[in-house]
Amino acid sequence: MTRHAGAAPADDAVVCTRLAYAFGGTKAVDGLDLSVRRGEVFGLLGPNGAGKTTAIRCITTLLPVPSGMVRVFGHDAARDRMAVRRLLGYVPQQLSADAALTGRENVTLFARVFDVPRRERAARVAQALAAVGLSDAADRLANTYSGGMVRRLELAQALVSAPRLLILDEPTIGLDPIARSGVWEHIDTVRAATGMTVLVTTHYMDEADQYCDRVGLMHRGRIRDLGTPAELCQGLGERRRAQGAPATDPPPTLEDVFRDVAGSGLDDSSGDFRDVRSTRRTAHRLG
Ligand SMILES: Nc1ncnc2c1ncn2[C@@H]1O[C@H](COP(=O)(O)OP(=O)(O)OP(=O)(O)O)[C@@H](O)[C@H]1O
Repeated sequence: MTRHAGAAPADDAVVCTRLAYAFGGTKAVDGLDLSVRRGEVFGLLGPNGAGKTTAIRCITTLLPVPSGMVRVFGHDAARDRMAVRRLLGYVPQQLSADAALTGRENVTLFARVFDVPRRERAARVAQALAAVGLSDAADRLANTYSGGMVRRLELAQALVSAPRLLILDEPTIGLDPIARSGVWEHIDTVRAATGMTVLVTTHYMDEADQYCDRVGLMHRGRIRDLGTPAELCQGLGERRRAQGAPATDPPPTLEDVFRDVAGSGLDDSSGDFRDVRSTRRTAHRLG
């Protein structure tokens, strides 16, 4: 059931229409309809195996678009890959910082890869490091950084090209609560300063609730519900009351909404939020 696939104005930052991607017989993304508005922080939520990373890889052009359509600021991701790549910064789940380089060297490497003009490079690298609060640690080797600092360094790498769309795949998984809020505060500050659009995947309902303007609940390859966190919670409260739940029941949380949407489909084979928290794909980071 897709409640709000939503009309997708042509000038949205990201538009996916009936996007599908299969690995052999596994339908990782199965008819995804999604639109991310310019300037918003959009959270793609879902348990292990929901298809979030596969969808993100299609949007970033790292995977082809075998079926359906993906547009980024109007550019077709299947036909105009370079135009799409020029517009986005991507922080993948997997390690992208080099332990043997300093923070500044890591970001400089990305500035070169993304063709930041040579004469602007040093200033842009310093600016990106400052934006994530790493100016003081910039000349230390990355292997002396904490997990939260590494994540912020990866954020600086993605920001140095001044992307219009920042895509983050599980930016805070495995971090302690203070480091998690540190990462989000930096994302928020940069977004406010630049107006960039942010598309983020997360398992953490509390983060989505606090930091995302809108969220799409993804399960088995598709968006099952979409709206602001408050709209989604309110909608479930109303459905429950219509089914006879007492008005004194506590208001539903985003996790309640997800469980309602996914229903019995949220089983062992598709993963659960507890499983998710104990499986840290990127646990083995810089050592
Ligand atoms: N390279 C691959 N080869 C085969 N199957 C894959 C591959 N990558 C993903 N899959 C499968 O596709 C489905 C969707 O996986 P995907 O990683 O997109 O989900 P996800 O929502 O990002 O999950 P997670 O939270 O665990 O990262 C899963 O069933 C997964 O096992």
